[in-house]
Amino acid sequence: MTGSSTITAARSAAPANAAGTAPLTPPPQRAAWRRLAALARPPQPHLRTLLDARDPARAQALRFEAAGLTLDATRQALTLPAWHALLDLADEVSVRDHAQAMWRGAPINATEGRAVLHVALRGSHVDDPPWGSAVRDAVWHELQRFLGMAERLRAGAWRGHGGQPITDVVNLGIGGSDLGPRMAVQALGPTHAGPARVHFVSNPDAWALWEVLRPLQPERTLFIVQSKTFTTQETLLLAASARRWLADGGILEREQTPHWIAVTAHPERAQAWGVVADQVLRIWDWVGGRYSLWSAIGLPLAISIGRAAFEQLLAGAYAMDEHFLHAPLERNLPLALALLGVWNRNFLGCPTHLLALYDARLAEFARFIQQMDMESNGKSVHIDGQPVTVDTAPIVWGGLGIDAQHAYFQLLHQGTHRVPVDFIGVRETDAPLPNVAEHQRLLHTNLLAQAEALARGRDAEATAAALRAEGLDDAEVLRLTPHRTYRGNVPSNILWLPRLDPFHLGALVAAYEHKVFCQATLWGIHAYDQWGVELGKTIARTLATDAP
Ligand SMILES: O=P(O)(O)OC[C@H]1O[C@](O)(CO)[C@@H](O)[C@@H]1O
Repeated sequence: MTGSSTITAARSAAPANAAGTAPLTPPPQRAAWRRLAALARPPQPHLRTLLDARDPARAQALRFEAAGLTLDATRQALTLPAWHALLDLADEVSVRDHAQAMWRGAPINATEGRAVLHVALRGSHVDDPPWGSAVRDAVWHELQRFLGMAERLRAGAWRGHGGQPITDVVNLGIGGSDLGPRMAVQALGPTHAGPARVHFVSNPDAWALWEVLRPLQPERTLFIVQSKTFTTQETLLLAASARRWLADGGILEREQTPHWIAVTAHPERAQAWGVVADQVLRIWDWVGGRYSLWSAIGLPLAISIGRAAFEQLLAGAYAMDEHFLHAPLERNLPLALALLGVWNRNFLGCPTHLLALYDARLAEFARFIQQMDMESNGKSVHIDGQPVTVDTAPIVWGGLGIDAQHAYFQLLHQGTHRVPVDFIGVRETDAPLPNVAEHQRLLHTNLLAQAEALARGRDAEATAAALRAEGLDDAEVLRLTPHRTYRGNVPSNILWLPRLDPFHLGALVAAYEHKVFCQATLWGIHAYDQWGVELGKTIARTLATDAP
């Protein structure tokens, strides 16, 4: 008792946080948080009851639209008063002031003393940006450089050893230097792919590299070494092995210049490694790795989809940024994702969060968001260094929804975990098959069926009636009813993209970025450092000499 009041006293004297906004108040001490805790107390209405009530006010409040995306959150397990209390929480925490501080370039990544300005990467056309004209001009300059390189490669004007055109580009990078471009190339490549094939190697297992290199010709292959720090051992080993592969293929080290591009916040390290200055692209310490898709880290994507499409990706993200910054709290799509996630995590006690993608091109999306969310908000101390007293990031997982239905959805329906889901679907598709509409219909009906089944479930009475209708006798009905009953009451969002094009993919990714930001703000934690991964790296370096 004494201990906790001491902590409280120390906190109330705490200075304003790095954003220069409100002093940090632990979430449970906020009035809205306490109201939410009361509103979450059992008994709660079953989702089936909430949906059957067909309350137009609730339906209206829980539907959102931004940058062409729609969010249907009516299958979240909460009442209107709870939704209003969540909005009060956002207001009390001054989420918007914190966002503006980020936009201004305040050092909100306080443990590293850095600004966090991935939003500037999609705003290099803005006249008088809050992040200042120096940042804007630097972003613009580098954007032109890497889009120019991408266009040269796409035009076949970038020649390898012996004047051979480059036909294959291999991205060497890991984490944020891999997952974003990999996800986006897979999502957009099928409709925009240019002449050069783009490959990704992140894992330092020799097989991972060999599998990619095996069919390639050295004189037609270009490598991009992506590493913000340019110290990541995995990436540097891959690069060294690729350099040797080129040499073994007859291209001496001193002749390899056209085969290497590097992207880093430390150009001097890339040059010392051997990449010529003209082919070193820069990012900045204010770009977090997991938020860097929009920077030169997006080069493999730009090579795959071209300048115009890449600019559309930036435009979509910018449209979402504008929405996030200016839409009223109650209409704000990324904020809604964040608040509903907090409700599920902290008030309904759900430890995980599933992303179910109903478009095969989005197969890598869950892995990408997993890093963005878990590496950002996997924290257990507040920004003032005190231990958190509420749960933070859930475990984020997922994959392609249709496949998952035939794999792990059983647990969602009848297991002991309650797993909130984001269903993500694409309304129109243009895959060149004559019966594409039939494929699309199957995907969409399944998406909706799963959301409904998870929300409503089927109680024992309805199950018994269904079994009787199948012709089973009373004893069988009694025996099977518990096994064939669905608890339901599993909350979900449905996010629709009108099309999977660069603009809407950009908007979707930016929505999740802002969701993560809002949740960090609501929990009072730092989202933009990742010290947790450092210890393992240090120990690995120490052990390196002893490894078999
Ligand atoms: O781009 P780098 O510096 O090679 O880092 C790769 C990844 O490693 C991490 O630092 C984690 O170890 C991520 O945050 C980052 O995206």
